[in-house]
Amino acid sequence: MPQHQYTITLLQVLSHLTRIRDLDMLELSLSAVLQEQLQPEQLTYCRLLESPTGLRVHTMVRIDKGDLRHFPLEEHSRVQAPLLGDKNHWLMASLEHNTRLTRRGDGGFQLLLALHQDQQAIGVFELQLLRSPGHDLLQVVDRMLGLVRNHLSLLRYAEHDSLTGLMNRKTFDVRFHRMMLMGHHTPMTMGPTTMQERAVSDAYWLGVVDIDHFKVINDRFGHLYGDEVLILLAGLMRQNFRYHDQIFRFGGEEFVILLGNISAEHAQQTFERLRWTVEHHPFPQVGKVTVSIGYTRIPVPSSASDVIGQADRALYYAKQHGRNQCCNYLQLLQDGKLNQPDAPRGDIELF
Ligand SMILES: Nc1nc2c(ncn2[C@@H]2O[C@H](COP(=O)(O)OP(=O)(O)OP(=O)(O)O)[C@@H](O)[C@H]2O)c(=O)[nH]1
Repeated sequence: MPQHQYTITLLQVLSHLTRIRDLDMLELSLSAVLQEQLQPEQLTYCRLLESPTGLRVHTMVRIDKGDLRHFPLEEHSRVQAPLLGDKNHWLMASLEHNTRLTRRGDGGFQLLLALHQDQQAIGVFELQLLRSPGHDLLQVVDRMLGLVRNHLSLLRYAEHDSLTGLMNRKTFDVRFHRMMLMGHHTPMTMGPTTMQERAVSDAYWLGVVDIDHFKVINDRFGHLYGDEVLILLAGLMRQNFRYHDQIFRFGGEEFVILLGNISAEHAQQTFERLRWTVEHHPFPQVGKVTVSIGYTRIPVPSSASDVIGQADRALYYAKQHGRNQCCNYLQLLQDGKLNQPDAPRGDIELF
């Protein structure tokens, strides 16, 4: 293909990709673009995820002989992604070089392309090719990924809270909406093992975490120490939850968690573990900090405002009854500690 034709293709692709405002969608579209431009026999995209035990490798996209399968994180809450280690040395090698083309023993080629956000590798594409793509096309792909990297940094800035680095309210709306669209089971995007492993009783959960007497912390120690408490709490939450659970800061000292597919018992244990961890963590200067947590099951379909409203009612109950505790909205209803709400309206709004 002549050079100017590559340039036109590159501009067209970039104008499409930079319109995307969601990381999952961007990875999916990039996979489709690479498939179209390089025509590999097989393409795999792995996201690298930080977890308390180290970097994990989660396969997000696989295209096999033109057949595309997407594995969103939310769908994999019961299957632990493997740690980055010796088994994926090929992946580690690609992190050192942005683009790496090697010849396979059978005469074909393996192309590794690292995807970066804010100087940090967040994922790797692995393409199995019958023949070498050629220098010009490889350069175009390399430039495209360089520009996508800039776009990803802007995307990160727009999706996250600048103080804690957690996702912001706007991102919550997008994620919740997507969770509703996916429903509790999407056979198209799920492997058979995941379908079998999923227990019938499992569900998604939403928790609202609120620091107790935060105003007193600010008043006594100053806003800088208050901010420090927020940052440390965000770190404790990251350690407490699994890498596929989603943590948001809604502003102020209110945090919202979306827990993947687990039973009521596990949801209670998970939120209770966070409450305990915070209570026993020595916060520099401030000392002891506690949180109250209200949580509820997320029915599908449901509206974000209804579900948050339920978790908020459970949180309010926890605050009214001594703070430093976790309350399950449905349990409070069942025990007669909260009144049943009015019957739901017929229409469902997703935002
Ligand atoms: N340091 C700091 N403080 C904040 C931030 N956002 C909100 N706040 C403060 O958080 C405090 C929240 O106070 P309240 O809503 O009265 O709640 P509380 O004192 O935590 O009391 P309870 O929730 O009833 O236990 C206020 O003093 C806000 O000024 C922030 O980004 N940084």
